[in-house]
Amino acid sequence: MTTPRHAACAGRERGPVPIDPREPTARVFRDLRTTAGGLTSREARRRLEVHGPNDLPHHAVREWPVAWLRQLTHPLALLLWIAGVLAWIVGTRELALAIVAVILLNSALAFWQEEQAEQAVEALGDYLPQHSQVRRDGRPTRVLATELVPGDVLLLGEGDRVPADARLLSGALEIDASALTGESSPVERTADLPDTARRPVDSPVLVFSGTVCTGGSAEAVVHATGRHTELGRIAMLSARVRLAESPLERQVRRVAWLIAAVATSVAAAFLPLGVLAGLTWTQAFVFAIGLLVANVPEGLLPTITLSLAGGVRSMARRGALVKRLSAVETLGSTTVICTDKTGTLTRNVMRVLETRDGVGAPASPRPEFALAVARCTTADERTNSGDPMELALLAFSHSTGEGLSSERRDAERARLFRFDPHLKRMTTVDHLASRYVAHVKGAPEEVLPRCTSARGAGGVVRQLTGQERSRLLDVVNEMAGRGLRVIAVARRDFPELPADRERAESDLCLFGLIGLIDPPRAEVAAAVSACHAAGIRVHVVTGDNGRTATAIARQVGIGGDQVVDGSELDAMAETDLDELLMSGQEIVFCRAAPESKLRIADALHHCGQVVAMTGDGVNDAPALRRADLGVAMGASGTDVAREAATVVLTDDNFATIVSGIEEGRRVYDSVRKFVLYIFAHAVPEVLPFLHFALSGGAIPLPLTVLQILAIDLGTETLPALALGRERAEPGLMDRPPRTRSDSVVTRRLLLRAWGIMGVLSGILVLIGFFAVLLAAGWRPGADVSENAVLHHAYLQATTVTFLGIVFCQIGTAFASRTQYVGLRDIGLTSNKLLLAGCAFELLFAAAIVYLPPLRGVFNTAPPPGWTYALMLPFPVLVWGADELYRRLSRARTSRSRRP
Ligand SMILES: Nc1ncnc2c1ncn2[C@@H]1O[C@H](COP(=O)(O)OP(=O)(O)OP(=O)(O)O)[C@@H](O)[C@H]1O
Repeated sequence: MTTPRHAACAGRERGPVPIDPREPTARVFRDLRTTAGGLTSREARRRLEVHGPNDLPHHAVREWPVAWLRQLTHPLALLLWIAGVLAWIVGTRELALAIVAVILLNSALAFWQEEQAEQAVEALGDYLPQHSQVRRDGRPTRVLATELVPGDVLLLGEGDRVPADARLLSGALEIDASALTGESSPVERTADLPDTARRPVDSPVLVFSGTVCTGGSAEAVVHATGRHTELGRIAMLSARVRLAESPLERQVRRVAWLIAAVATSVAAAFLPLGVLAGLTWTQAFVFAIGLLVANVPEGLLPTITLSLAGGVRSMARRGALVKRLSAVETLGSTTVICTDKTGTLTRNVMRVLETRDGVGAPASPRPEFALAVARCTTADERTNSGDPMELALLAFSHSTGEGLSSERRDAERARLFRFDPHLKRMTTVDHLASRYVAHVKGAPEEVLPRCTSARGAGGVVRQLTGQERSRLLDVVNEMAGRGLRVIAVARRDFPELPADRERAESDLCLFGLIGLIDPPRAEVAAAVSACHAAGIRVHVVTGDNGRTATAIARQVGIGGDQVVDGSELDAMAETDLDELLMSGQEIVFCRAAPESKLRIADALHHCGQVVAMTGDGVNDAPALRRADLGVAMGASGTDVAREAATVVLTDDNFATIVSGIEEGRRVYDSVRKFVLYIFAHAVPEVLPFLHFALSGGAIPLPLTVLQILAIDLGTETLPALALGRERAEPGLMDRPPRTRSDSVVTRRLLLRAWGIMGVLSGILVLIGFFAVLLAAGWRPGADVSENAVLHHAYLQATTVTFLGIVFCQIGTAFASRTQYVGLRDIGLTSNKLLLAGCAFELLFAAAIVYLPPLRGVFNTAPPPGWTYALMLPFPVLVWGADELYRRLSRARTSRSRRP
């Protein structure tokens, strides 16, 4: 008879052989045709062919018609639709059709840009493949998680993401199954518990893909991979990076809306005003449509998304994988970095530099000391896996000729008390001959108080006196002061297995001290000084000794003005911590428990700082989530930390965070640049309409609505995109970070866009327009309609307005390239994309003016040759006016800063 459990699995597609993983292990092995020793590589390769790779489809294919439709019904597009409908109603059908064409084109461009952004973020997964530890050919081997097959024996440990559905064979795990079940508290999974659960997800012997292991270690046999896993079955996406809207995008969206609202109300208000001034209703409507179209910043939002995505791409190339678009921007506004020491500031390549005996005298280690080091570890030198410090200790023990194979070590081990970051020590108990031997290693502050005796010269054991203890502490301080990580090693023998950790770690005999060196990474000092120049403070938060940490911090240029011990931090009141963090000092938080990071992140956040916090362990996850920017170590970090973080460093390097900050600042600046550029055209586009309206039609319309569209959505698009790719201005990292309240659209930006470049461009193009009309003998009120003598001159005049704006916008583009320095400092031709964009802009304008079919559509006529002589200086004038303004305001700022 089939039990309910069987029914739960029966009938579900599980690849070629449907199996019930909750059967006794012998049956599971038989069904999966495997053993506790795992598969052979050949068999695994063959099964990979049959079952396919162990992954889920990256993302549900985006329904492109839906995505495009979203662009077509985007609120700003809706405004253009209204303009189109109005144009149709008042009988200007060509204009209406042109507006529709523009909406279609614009939405296609926006759709393409979003696709690009999506792809940039999607591609990140490829940079950071997940690996898993399995038993293949009887040996522990690291394989790509995508290459796992049913029958593989997985070795799971703390911090691992469970890569496939598996049945536990031995050991016990604490599992965070929230991704699968939504339950936030971790659950226990143990190989030999009776399985009475109704649902497979509640079974104590099963673990599922997508969940993470927050503690313990176990072996498990894989029974389902890829789409056949529970995760695949419920079609959930595991760690899909999301394209959430960033604060920057939100901000710009608000501004775009504000402008659109202003444009609409101005258009509505001018409608009666135009009629009062003597326009016909049709003319007034055309005018209103013009105002609307000129002011709706159509291309702005998709261009920002694309620019952020560009940032994501280039950060990935520099080793920082950003999981959310918004992180690009947050990185740029970072004010404080809280960094780990080992591996981030240092190379994490440890080496034993010196050893002391149990009374602190320099001595080469005795055999039992070297063996104790080899036993008290979980690292595996065969696969070179495990904690780099332990690997260094293993190498050291081998170098003394007293090494021990990992197999023998594991076979003789009776008990393991894992390294605990709170206790800062670990202990193993081995069954040797007829006794049990506990070996303890850890931070001297933790191990020494548990020692009652010590081994001195010649291996003589003696009681530890108070004097000897304080001498030992002096030795530890002296070693730590040289930047060494100091580890104390001790032992105790028991006639039977000690009952608990407390007993195993009491009444110990100190073997000695080991000093390990882990030199700072070469590039960190420069990165730290870049941070200082950029107004960013760096605190170190480490579990290590204060002196060691301060020595390393100082070696790389971090102030280390104050050292705060973990217990001091715990005792500190909130307000004192806030005060300390805001004192402008750089602090070394030493002997810190993982929770301390959360507290520090919280306090900094409370003080209005933008915090980037690094972390690698399971316990770091809450702090990584809480910080504005959680930064996980890709190479050495646990899967849990990587999940929780927003940025993953592929090389674990502190310098990469600084590169990320630089890139974030560049992207933010670029966004400002094209916002400035796009805003600047509004004035020269609106001014001609105002002349027309306020003169009651005595001045003919200097620019047609179609010509506005040709500028906004034709000539201007490529230069705007090119500005989004502008390189960083010199001095980018010499500025203080921007504050949280800083807006992308500032008063200064509006002054430059509208007040300086906009007004000047408006005046210049109107000069051009009137010059052509007046030269042809036009006087206010003269007839310029289709059959009038002056009609051709009128067409030429509007063409000059159109071309004038194009010329002025080239000046604006070059002016927008810099905010803090002159154009000379970055070089006129350094943005090749912009040069190409401007060339396109001119060609497109020339096509509109000289190609007969386009001339008909856009109502243009080739202007007299002398008008080019008039317009040629426009770009230089516009750029020059802005450059002059910036130079003056720079001079004013530096004068006001001078004491
Ligand atoms: N595997 C281990 N076995 C025993 N003791 C250890 C082990 N790893 C670290 N320790 C001790 O615990 C202390 C804290 O280590 P931990 O790994 O928690 O620090 P951390 O915060 O990761 O340090 P860092 O900032 O340098 O990366 C170390 O200084 C060392 O004395």
